[in-house]
Amino acid sequence: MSVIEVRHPLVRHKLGLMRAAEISTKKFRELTAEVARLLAYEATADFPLETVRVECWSGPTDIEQIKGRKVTVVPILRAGIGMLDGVLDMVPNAKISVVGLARDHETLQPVHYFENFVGQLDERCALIIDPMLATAGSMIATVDLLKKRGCRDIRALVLVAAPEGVRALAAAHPDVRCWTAAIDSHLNEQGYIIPGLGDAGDKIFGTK
Ligand SMILES: O=P(O)(O)OC[C@H]1O[C@H](OP(=O)(O)OP(=O)(O)O)[C@H](O)[C@@H]1O
Ligand SMILES: O=c1cc[nH]c(=O)[nH]1
Ligand SMILES: [Mg+2]
Repeated sequence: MSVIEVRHPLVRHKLGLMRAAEISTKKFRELTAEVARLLAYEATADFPLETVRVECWSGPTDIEQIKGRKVTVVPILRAGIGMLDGVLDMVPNAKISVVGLARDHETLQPVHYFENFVGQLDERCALIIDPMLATAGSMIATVDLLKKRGCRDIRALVLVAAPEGVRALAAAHPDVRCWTAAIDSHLNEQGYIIPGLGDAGDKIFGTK
């Protein structure tokens, strides 16, 4: 299964709060960061550990630490920025790469307008962040860009996914795992997820 719906009660509760029609920008931003933090926790659960010996207060002691893991967090502009602080709380040493994509409202195809990747992508785990996986066009385009630069360990974190997007991402990139707080019902004719969250970028940036 390449899309993993996180069933943790905290995730389900917080995502439920985000669905309120009259939610304030402040509350939506706070909950976006909180759910992002929990998704990052889940998505990093298989990071390998190594044992090292340190000088503890009581003498030499073996401790575990994450083994040589280079991470880049990849927010998809704009809305992905809303998840960035939450994910960085969990992986504070990660480098940040940025991809700018905006969906054309008529065709629903992603239009590429910016990219800035950190180096050594072939050695890094990439955590792509974007609140919404609708048709998955934006996510697939971002994975394409990362793979072209040699990145092999690519993971995605989204708040809400549509079944259409889940299928499209699995077909295009079966090796990419995606953690989501919810797989919703369907896309409407305008390509919005139902019930969804509405326009996540507008809600995070206050541009409704
Ligand atoms: O799965 P898809 O069909 O590609 O749709 C999802 C994309 O649409 C939204 O961004 P949008 O294009 O609205 O840009 P914004 O973040 O600047 O608002 C969302 O944040 C995703 O990036
Ligand atoms: O439901 C959706 C689909 C795409 N982008 C959003 O912000 N919301
Ligand atoms: Mg938007």
